[in-house]
Amino acid sequence: MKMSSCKQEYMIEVKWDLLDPEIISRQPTINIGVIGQAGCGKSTFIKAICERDQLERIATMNLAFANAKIYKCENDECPPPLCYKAYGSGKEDSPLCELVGFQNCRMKLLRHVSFVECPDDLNILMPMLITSVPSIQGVLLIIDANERFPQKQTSDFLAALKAVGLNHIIILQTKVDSIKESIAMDRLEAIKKFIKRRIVGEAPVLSVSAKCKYNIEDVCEYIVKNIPLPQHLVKRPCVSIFRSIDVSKPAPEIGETKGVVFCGSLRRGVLKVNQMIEIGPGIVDKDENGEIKCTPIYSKIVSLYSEQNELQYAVPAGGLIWIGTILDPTVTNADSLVGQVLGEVQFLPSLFCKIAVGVQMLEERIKLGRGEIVKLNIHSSSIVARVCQASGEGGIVRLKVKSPVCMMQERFAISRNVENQWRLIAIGYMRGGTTVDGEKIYPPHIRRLGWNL
Ligand SMILES: Nc1nc2c(ncn2[C@@H]2O[C@H](COP(=O)(O)OP(=O)(O)OP(=O)(O)O)[C@@H](O)[C@H]2O)c(=O)[nH]1
Repeated sequence: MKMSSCKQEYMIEVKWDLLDPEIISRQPTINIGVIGQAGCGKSTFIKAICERDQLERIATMNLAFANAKIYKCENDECPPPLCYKAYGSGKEDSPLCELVGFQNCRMKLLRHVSFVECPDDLNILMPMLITSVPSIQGVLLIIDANERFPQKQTSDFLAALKAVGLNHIIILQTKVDSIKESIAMDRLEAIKKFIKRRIVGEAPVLSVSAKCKYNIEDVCEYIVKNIPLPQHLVKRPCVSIFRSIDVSKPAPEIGETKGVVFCGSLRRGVLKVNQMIEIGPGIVDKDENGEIKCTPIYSKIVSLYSEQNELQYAVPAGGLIWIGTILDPTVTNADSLVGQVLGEVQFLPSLFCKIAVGVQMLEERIKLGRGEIVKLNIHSSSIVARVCQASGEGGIVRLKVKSPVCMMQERFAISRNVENQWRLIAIGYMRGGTTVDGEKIYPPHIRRLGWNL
């Protein structure tokens, strides 16, 4: 790790190299979303490239994860794309090349990737993309070769990716083993033409078969060359909790009780074993006056895992991280802390009860109305809020959240209830707010609005 110093409150002194062999040997440092309509072959492709029988599914988030290491033969004469190869996350760092004629050559680990299988329902996918970018650096858009092309969903997915600013896309025509070569070629040409019209710049279009492991090397080469590594600002650690699991035994004997294990995604910063942590909002309750009271939860990290790899520290953009703690399981019921934020003691983002947000409506003619109830998707949490003030200068809106939310300046999804279904209507950008302690953190342009903050 390289050290440098920074002054801002949320910055700390650690900068890391996302290609450092010591890091990518054990943990992914790049997240790639896998998108496509139901049954197009998303999970089969991820299983093939990650050498996994099953993906790690997070049912509450409609997401599934698996990690792969991508290598390249160190012999320059080994021909591309076959000089590239993907293995599971547990593979050694410099295995021998498998290509005939190069079997004495070592391969170099270039990337450790976390593949995230995304939901195919646009109503779930869009909020997820809005809150996950920039945690997702690129996308594999899967198109089933058996289906006639273009399909409406392909246009919808491309529009969604454009709306959230995800530009690094690789298109995969899958299942090419299951149709005649001439049909596959015709459809491939149709996909290429369509993509050229829809995407500014070139997005590679590749034919693959996950079942026959055909052309996976090509995908590896394009991932290495086309999807850039994330640019992380160096900040205090912040984890979105996806799951909290009590791993204590049914009848633990003294000394045998294990604490709660958290599973989540490290959005920024570095977490270390033995570090003291705080979880916010923690236990949310009402005091004797009926006012909301939040009691943060404190604990210590005793282990960190990325799939089966044990870590001494974890860096962001690394898929799912499992965080073992000494937290007494009786403090929380299973999964009751889902949606909360885990970080360094005293350095969690502020806890807001009212927030001022810049709003980008997805359709111009739609407006938010005063008093309206909306749903906010903020990372792994979903919170109901009421619009207290609408249509401020520059599209600023003020919202009162039903339960306190731990957040920094970030973007999130805003949905409206239409006929008993939450429909995404806007992207929100956090600009300031009032904390549960009554502190008003608003930039000057919001103070100037003259609202009763
Ligand atoms: N012949 C062939 N079949 C494939 C290939 N990839 C996937 N399939 C089959 O396509 C079907 C759907 O594959 P999945 O990987 O479950 O598709 P998915 O997109 O993850 O599906 P959902 O999770 O339901 O959205 C399964 O029966 C797979 O066996 C392939 O490369 N070749």
